[in-house]
Amino acid sequence: MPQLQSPLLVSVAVPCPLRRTFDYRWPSDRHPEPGQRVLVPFGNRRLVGVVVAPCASAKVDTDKLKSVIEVLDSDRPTLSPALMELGRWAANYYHHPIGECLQNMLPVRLRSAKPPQTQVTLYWQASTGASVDQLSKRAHRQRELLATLMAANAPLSGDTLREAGFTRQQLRQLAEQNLIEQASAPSPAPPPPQAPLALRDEQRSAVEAINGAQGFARFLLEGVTGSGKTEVYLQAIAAQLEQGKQALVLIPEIGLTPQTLSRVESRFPGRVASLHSGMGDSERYQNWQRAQNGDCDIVLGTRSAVFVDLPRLGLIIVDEEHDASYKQQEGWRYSARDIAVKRAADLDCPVVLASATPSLDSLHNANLGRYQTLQLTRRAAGDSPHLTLVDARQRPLKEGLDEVLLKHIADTLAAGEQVLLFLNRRGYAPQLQCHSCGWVADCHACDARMTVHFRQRHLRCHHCDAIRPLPDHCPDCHNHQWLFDGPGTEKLELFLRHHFADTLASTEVIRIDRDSTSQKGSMARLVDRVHEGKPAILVGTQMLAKGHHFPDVTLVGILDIDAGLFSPDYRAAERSGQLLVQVAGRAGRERPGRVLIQTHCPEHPALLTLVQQGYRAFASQQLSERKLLGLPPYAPCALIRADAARLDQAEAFLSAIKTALVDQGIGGQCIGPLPAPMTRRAGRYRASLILQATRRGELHRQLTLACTTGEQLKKTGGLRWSVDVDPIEAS
Ligand SMILES: Nc1ncnc2c1ncn2[C@@H]1O[C@H](COP(=O)(O)OP(=O)(O)OP(=O)(O)O)[C@@H](O)[C@H]1O
Ligand SMILES: [Zn+2]
Repeated sequence: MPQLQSPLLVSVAVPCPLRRTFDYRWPSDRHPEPGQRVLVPFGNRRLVGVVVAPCASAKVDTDKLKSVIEVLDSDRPTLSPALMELGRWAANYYHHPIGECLQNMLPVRLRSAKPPQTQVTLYWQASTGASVDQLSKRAHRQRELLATLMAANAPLSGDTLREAGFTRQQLRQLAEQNLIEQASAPSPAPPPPQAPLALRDEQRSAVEAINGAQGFARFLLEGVTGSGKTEVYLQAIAAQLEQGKQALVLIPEIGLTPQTLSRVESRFPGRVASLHSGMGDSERYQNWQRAQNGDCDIVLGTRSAVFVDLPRLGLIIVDEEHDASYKQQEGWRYSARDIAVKRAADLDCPVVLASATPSLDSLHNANLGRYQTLQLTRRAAGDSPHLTLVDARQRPLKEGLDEVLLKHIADTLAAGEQVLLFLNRRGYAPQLQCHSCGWVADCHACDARMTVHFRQRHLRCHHCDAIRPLPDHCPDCHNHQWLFDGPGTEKLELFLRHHFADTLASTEVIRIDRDSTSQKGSMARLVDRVHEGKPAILVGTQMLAKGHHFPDVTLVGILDIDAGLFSPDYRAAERSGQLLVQVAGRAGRERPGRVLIQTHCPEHPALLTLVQQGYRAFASQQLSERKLLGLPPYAPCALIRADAARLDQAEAFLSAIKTALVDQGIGGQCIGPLPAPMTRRAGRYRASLILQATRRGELHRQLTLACTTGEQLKKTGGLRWSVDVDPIEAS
């Protein structure tokens, strides 16, 4: 290593809200490398930043520059050159401060300066030739410990021994006498891999197309629910692994797809590292390291796994690519799906976006010829379920259920099969109202009603999570009679238990929503109960909609799709359509199934198209409407959000940005400031500015100016602001 001429300077991306890097003096005689983590002084704090580049000259007098306190990566940089490039691109694309972007790309363990304390579990075994007789007769516990280790047929962990009542000191004493020694963890031999399925024609063409790709290629794997998309990508992955490459599989929130995880693991035993939000930071970090060291062949993970370093990456899969969980909804609002495509382009490898209900964005890209569509038009086993609308207008409803639907439920249960009822509203009832004076329980911090949670006897705001006890009388008129308007999954569950109690003693009612699955492992337990296959009614929210394969569900009832069709947000129709098709797709996966959609708008054109002609026709209709109105994906769009203690403070900030754009004559449209659909949330007032352009370049110019202006503007009322490029929701 050549001796450096001091002072050498580096520019560092520091996690702070400014869209720039900061220069520091370099403290070491080893060359700085981009991607290295460093501890730097920043104001009166010390922060972990990432070296972006050595810099030739500083913007200020070198003597005034502070020095990097410590170089945290001693051997190789945490972020590889490829990831640094991706981070830089993404910071520009999303107009987000690069320091925060790079920090987001690191595993949580590496975001602080403390060296990650990986808990190494020690394993012990008896040394060869050791004998209990070598110990004094009075050392009872030591003799027992040695005997235990000699009797075990594999090394035992310190934890196991401590649970058996032995102490650290006893272990140390035996080790000092060379009677026992440390051993490596016994690794269970992975089970034999499950054999691949014989592919159907459409599946084979899809696998061949992916495997035949030379370099960067984008595929949209569009297959109806249950058509075997997973099998297609499993076999495409197998081909990559044979060539010594690695694969990255992105999936929506893991709690929703335990089956995908186990399917990938059983096909490639011992070769998969998973990364998801249900894991602790330390486990995540270990798997992240396995991937970076090339010790695993497949990474299966949720959104942030798109940033995992995989030195031999040869294929990226984004499963359920339409899923909203790929877009981060706070801080840096990136889309993991879109970053996955960019990453594949950088690496010159294929990327597969898979879905039964592709997003309008991806369909648009396919229409433009950017994506090659691979279609699976038929289910792998059996036929797709039949969809029927149930016109609920002016019909007697029992807790929101039409008699027709109740009759079908009863018949299905009597046939020994399972029913899935979809209601995308958890809790007992969406509002609590006084029967006497009409008082309604509102959230004190949001423009929203409190939801009734009966079992916990409380009211909860689903927007800020505020909780209040369920009042026993009305605070205004002291009346005791309540109206619980509208259904929620909890009310539906209680009603069904009551309604079917006499007729079918063996029927189970299983509720799957965020409340019933809040404990670790509870989702898996509920899903296991479904798989027992007894007659059952599954009641749930969108958690039930995705990725599940319940062989005994033959009837799906959809209770609450109308709201999405009439939402003021133009994206809501797309989401409702996807949700409906996904939920419907849970019916009849192994035997004939049907889907009943209860609605008060049976003549709604979008709903009719969806039911009569399917998702593709529905999506084409939505795309034509968007084109006519000049909305995304035909015109790129971004939102600038601001929130403050008062609405006028948020609006004034956004107006100032708008003025700057208008003054500079920057093209594109700027709409607003508009109060957010839910203006007050968690005590803060929110507004936004919509930027729209005909071309990306134009939008970028708008955003660049908007951001420079925003950073310089004075902020009152604790104003916070953020940029959302390609937003998926208006609020
Ligand atoms: N070639 C095949 N032969 C037999 N069975 C198959 C084949 N391909 C897939 N299957 C089976 O069909 C079922 C549905 O497959 P899979 O879950 O992969 O579909 P999918 O398209 O991913 O569904 P969804 O979009 O609903 O999640 C699974 O039980 C799978 O084992
Ligand atoms: Zn609230």
